[in-house]
Amino acid sequence: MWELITIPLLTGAAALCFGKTTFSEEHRIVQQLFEQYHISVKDGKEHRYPKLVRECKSTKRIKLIYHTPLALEEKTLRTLQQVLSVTLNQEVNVSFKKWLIIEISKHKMPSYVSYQDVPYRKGWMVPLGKNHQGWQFHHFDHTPHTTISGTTRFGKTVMMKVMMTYLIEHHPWNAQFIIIDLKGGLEFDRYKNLQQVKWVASNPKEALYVLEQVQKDMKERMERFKHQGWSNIVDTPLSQRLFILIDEAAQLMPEKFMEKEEKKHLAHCQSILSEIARIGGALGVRLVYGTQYPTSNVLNGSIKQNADLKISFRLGSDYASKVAIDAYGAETLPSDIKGRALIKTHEVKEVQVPYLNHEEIWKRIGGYEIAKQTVMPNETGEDYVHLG
Ligand SMILES: Nc1ncnc2c1ncn2[C@@H]1O[C@H](COP(=O)(O)OP(=O)(O)OP(=O)(O)O)[C@@H](O)[C@H]1O
Repeated sequence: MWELITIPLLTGAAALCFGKTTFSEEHRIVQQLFEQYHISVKDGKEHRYPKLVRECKSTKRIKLIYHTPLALEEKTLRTLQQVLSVTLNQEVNVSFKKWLIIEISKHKMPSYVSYQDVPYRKGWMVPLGKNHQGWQFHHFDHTPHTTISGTTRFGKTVMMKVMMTYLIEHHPWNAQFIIIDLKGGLEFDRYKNLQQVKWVASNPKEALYVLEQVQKDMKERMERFKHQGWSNIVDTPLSQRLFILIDEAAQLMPEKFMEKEEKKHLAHCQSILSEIARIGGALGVRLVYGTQYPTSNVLNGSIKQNADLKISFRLGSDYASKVAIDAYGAETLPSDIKGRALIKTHEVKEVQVPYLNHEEIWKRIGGYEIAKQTVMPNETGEDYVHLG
């Protein structure tokens, strides 16, 4: 039995109805699932199931539209989507907007896509992945901040490297990066030699130092914006953007067992990150905030509210999925396919993220490696290279 939310007014239903007498095999399977999963309302002794009012078929997909006496809860929709995808072995999308809409794509979701096949896009775009609708891109000037969640080994770091490689390939003189790699600094160590990379912080102390520099520079930039009468970098002649990639944001969370000083340190990092999330976007700073542990602490209010793109690879529970992307579904992503993700903006889409290995990355961007002196921050921060 589904849970009740609202009773939609089904005015105009007649206008959508077709006098169909023969139904597709897909509709027959959907009906069986309604019965099997008790997607019905009891009316006396009778069970009332969603009723098919329209069926549209094309060479690419089948769209089934049902009239339901009551709205369906998101969890019910996700279950239906998952079971139908497995039963039909096709890509299925289930949504509810006054009508229950089931779209079945005739194309299968790719289980692997290569970075080499990613098409070119102009502007501050990065590829997120491919599905039956084609390549899905993200525009960092439209939506400056993003979160990436996912259980270990499903593709968060690869996705960050895909973003970085694409940005460097397409904006070699204007993309700048600060990498906060708190997984021992191993993943991004070589990146510190790239001319576009200002800093690779590999521990919380370095992270705080570099975030303080960003905060200082944001203040200066704010004054300049006020002076020029600018409100957003996208409307200015400034062509550089600063990307702050954080690989394992949970490492920046203060914990009970920590020393007082360490807790203070991390709380300061958190407050700067919140400030960047709130005001950095307009000033040209873009946050990519990755974590294995999407809890309400790690994805705190201002990070989540200001990250209008939320990405999630497979997660362990529906609760974690809800925290990560404000929707269920990441818990039902296939456990045997790496790089499969849900991307959430105003709607949720499933994609296969392009894969890019180490050799390919350095073949593409290795030419930007320069000999840099590794300097440890001093007290005054004078060794820091300022933002453009
Ligand atoms: N898009 C992809 N397509 C195919 N395989 C992938 C993809 N992304 C990741 N993989 C495979 O999964 C492995 C783990 O990926 P990655 O290092 O990105 O995981 P992670 O989520 O960052 O893990 P952790 O949180 O433990 O660091 C990669 O080494 C690669 O073999």
